[in-house]
Amino acid sequence: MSEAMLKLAGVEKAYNKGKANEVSVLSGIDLTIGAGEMVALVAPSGAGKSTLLHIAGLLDTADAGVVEIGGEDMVGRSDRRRTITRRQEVGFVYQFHHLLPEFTAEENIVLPQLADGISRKVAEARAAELLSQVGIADRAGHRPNAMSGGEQQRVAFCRALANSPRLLLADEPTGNLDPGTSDQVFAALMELVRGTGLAALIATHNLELAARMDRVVKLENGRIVVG
Ligand SMILES: Nc1ncnc2c1ncn2[C@@H]1O[C@H](COP(=O)(O)OP(=O)(O)OP(=O)(O)O)[C@@H](O)[C@H]1O
Repeated sequence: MSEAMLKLAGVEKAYNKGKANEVSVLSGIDLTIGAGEMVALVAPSGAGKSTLLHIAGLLDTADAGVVEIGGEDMVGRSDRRRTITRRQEVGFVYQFHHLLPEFTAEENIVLPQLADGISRKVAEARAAELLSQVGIADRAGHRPNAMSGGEQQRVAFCRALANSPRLLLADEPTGNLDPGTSDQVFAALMELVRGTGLAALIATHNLELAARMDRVVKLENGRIVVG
């Protein structure tokens, strides 16, 4: 495999740990994703998919195990260090776009770049390039509520990739769209990811979409099994 961008080994997570209502969700997750690799994560509802994505994306911490991003051990790092790595290395896409409603498509892609110290000129050029790659350059000046669900989600992909992360984590990124739109939008996401060589872990219930990725893994009983 090429350079490991995400490595999880022996990752465990329980909620309400040590209490009577303890829920063990992850009980020894082993998963490595290389640069340029797209992996589908298939899991029954409630299996712990969001928990896994949050730990991989440094939004939550594991109770035990190894979490490495780009070869860097993230366990025990300070919140500040984890936030920096998350902002520089990880892009997130959710089922619902979470775009800022009062800003245009372009501004939604520009703002996270400005927050990272990128100049407005460079950020705008990057936004234009990304919007064009997903086929909606002509929607740059539209606010989210003036766009279709599929267009909104394309903008969310562009925003996730705006800071050129090396790891993309997506939680049902087309789960909110009708099947035809979902296929098209998913194809746009795959093309975008392929063009960058980043590592991607994409949770989906759609087995046809999952089969288009390089590898399918299943989350069952707190562990990863090969699809
Ligand atoms: N903060 C919490 N406190 C207690 N239990 C929790 C908490 N968050 C999640 N859980 C439980 O952990 C389990 C896994 O939750 P998670 O959200 O990771 O599942 P999921 O696979 O993403 O589900 P879905 O596909 O339905 O979104 C569920 O049983 C859930 O009820």
